[in-house]
Amino acid sequence: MKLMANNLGTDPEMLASVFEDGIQGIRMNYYPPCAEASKVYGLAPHSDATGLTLLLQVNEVEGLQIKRNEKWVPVKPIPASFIINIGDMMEIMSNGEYKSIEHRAVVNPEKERLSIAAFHNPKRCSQIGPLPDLTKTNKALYKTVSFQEFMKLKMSSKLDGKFMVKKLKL
Ligand SMILES: O=C(O)CCC(=O)C(=O)O
Ligand SMILES: [Fe+2]
Repeated sequence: MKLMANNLGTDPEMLASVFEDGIQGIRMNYYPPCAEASKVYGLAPHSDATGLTLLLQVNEVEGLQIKRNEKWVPVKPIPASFIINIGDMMEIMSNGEYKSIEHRAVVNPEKERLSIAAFHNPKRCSQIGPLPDLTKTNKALYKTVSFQEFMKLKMSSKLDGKFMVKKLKL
């Protein structure tokens, strides 16, 4: 977080404090093999609502794909390595300097697949909006909402691309 704040030219302690004692979540995904793999999704296209997500492709079966230049690109599992994904809250707080990554999971016709995602969110009392430092010279590109409001909106929507970023764009 501090490195990211430095890159943004904002106060590292300030950004770190937003995530200190933040809300963390874990999702374990199990994708059984599927003979009709090309016809189904393991997980529909979405960006995570988080600040950052640490993702582990546990049994090293390929399945994660990220969207780059409107194309789906597979991310090969690297043994014992985390993938770090930027989430919507980080995109909004950085006023669009960091972009959340749209991703999906596909299934394999023969092999089961396991992944674990650890979601790192700001603390409950946070406001989710462009950091004040970043809107002194540039205009805010996103609305500011409370963490509660953000999560309520997220939970009431389906996994649908970069829905939250689009919803809060000014
Ligand atoms: O299974 C994967 O590689 C992706 C999991 C994921 O995107 C999620 O749990 O949010
Ligand atoms: Fe995800």
